[in-house]
Amino acid sequence: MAATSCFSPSSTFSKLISTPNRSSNPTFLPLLRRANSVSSSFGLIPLRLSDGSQSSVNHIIKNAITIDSPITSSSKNQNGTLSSTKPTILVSEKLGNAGLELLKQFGNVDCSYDLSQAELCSKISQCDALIVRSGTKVTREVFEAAQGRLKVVGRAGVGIDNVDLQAATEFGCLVVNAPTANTIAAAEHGIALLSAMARNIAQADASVKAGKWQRNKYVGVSLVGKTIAVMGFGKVGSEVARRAKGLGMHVIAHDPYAPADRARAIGADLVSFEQAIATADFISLHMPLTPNTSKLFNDETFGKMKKGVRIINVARGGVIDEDALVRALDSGAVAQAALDVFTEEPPPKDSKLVQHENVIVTPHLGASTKEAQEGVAIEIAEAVIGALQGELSSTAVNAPMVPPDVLSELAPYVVLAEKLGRIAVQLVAGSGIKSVKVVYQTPRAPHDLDTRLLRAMITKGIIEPISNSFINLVNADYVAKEKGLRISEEKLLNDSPPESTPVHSIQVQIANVQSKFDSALSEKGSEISIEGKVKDGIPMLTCIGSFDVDVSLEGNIILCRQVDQPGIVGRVGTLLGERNVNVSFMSVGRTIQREKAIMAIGVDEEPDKDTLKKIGEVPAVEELVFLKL
Ligand SMILES: NC(=O)c1ccc[n+]([C@@H]2O[C@H](COP(=O)([O-])OP(=O)(O)OC[C@H]3O[C@@H](n4cnc5c(N)ncnc54)[C@H](O)[C@@H]3O)[C@@H](O)[C@H]2O)c1
Ligand SMILES: O=C(O)[C@H](O)COP(=O)(O)O
Repeated sequence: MAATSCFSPSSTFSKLISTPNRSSNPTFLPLLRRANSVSSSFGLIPLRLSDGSQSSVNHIIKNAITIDSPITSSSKNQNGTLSSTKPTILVSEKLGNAGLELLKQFGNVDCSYDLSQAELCSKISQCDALIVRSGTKVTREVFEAAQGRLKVVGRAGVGIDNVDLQAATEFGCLVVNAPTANTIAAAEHGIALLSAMARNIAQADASVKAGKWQRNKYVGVSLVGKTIAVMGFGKVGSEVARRAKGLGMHVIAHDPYAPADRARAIGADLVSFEQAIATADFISLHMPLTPNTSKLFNDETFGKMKKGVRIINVARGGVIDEDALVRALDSGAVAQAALDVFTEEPPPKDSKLVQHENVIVTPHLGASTKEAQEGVAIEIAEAVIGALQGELSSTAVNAPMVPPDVLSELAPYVVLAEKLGRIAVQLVAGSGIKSVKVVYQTPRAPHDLDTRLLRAMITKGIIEPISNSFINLVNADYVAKEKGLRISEEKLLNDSPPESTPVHSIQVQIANVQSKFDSALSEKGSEISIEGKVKDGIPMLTCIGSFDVDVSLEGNIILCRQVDQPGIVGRVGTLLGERNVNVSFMSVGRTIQREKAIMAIGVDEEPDKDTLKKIGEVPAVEELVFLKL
């Protein structure tokens, strides 16, 4: 659907309450999990459930958003014993043993290396998670082939340029990486290449092995006192800078986003791009491959460099225009290059760049130390397992980060938010929903209340009952936009003490629609308006239109508006009882005594249409609606 199109719930009752078939498509709530402090941030905050039991925040939030089945579920097999359905994790490139062991304890691990794209696409619909390194191209085609089952892609390393993040987001698939464990390995490889290039180690080694003794040919250049420009002063770049300082080099760095104090602490000068390339004797590349950095090093930029500059690349091949580099090497503008990464990997056998006598190469070995590979494997295994369990890794690259403390305090409101969304959409009759306004009453200053999670849950509640989309924190905003649904938020200051609760109430308003339950319209009559609160840890519906109610949001609810008079509760209860529909609670809210009242009836079973019709025919009942929560 185009972004400008209108979001149209079906007018039919049954369609409004139906949920898409997601049996092969269980979603998860990505929650934040700090590396190395796995669940320590969770599980400590007990919440009272409506049945009086207690649960952890983690449990509550996961249940609040899990759609059909948890990813690890139990079911009875033919002989009646319980069997566990473990998630399937496809590992498509070599991963360290420690990580594999962790994965095997949690799921079924399929290590299938060197898959063709077609093989990957055919396997992926059987997999809940995919773990890759830089060699697997996780394209849109892969997400399409997954048919909604793939919930997380784990990149066992830093660069995620081989994963189509846009497609992942559209399909609600979380992408996590392992950004820290190979930093030192990559930096050490950069320094190894720098030294090897400066002293012609690779060429001299080949020459000796070929039976030659060419001491005059392989005279090198010294590093001490030379200027090295570190392009991209992130994790690897700053470690390279630190090591280059140790070699007695003058270190300058260019990075539009790096804080100057980090550079200062290492003794590097942050300079402009032009200054860096114009003054450096060595240029070491450490930026990610993005549309902005693609072929950043080209004929023009090589032309601005100091003649005879030496280039090291352990970042991504695509940041260099490789044909331009060959020209620069041929002309002597660039004296030497040391490359670990290539635009195409492996590069073509006849690559002029690889074969160039002034170029030394390694086959993308930057991260390949035993230590780094074990570290990366553990880092990614933990992130993927966490994601499959409903947590969001702190290394998620396509989902907003919600800090653990924010998560803890918002946990009960997550349930409330989704249910309010579900109720609001079921109150709409016929025409399309274009805009939803959410009003949070909060004792906090607006910037102190992070509502992204709540907004995502309201969106989920609104969209899921009436479409095939499934929503999670990863794709909520994207799907809403795609469906032409505008969600605006307002935070109103409430005078309850700030420490008591982060959110006093949440109101969901849907404007410019007709309601199938007129009493849900606000006093002005222009919008459907419902409000909820969390009371003692339990999500409650507290207001419908202009009626105050106090309804626990569980099971299914029949809402009736009637003329307030004795006997109605009994009559409706009898009708339900006769049809074996169990009532879990009843609550009546009225405006003025003996005038209009709203009765909310919690029911365990879904009453059939005839039962609802009979309730509607009870004298004094003016309108009713059945809501599935
Ligand atoms: N060869 C290997 O095996 C290997 C191993 C690890 C990392 N890498 C690659 O090294 C690169 C850096 O990794 P990292 O872990 O340091 O990532 P990082 O995110 O910590 O650092 C990247 C830095 O590049 C900066 N940057 C972005 N655009 C820039 C631009 N136009 N000009 C200058 N700087 C820019 C960012 O601000 C950031 O500080 C990535 O491309 C990664 O994929 C390669
Ligand atoms: O981005 C990275 O982490 C490195 O390029 C390592 O890639 P690899 O996992 O394929 O060795």
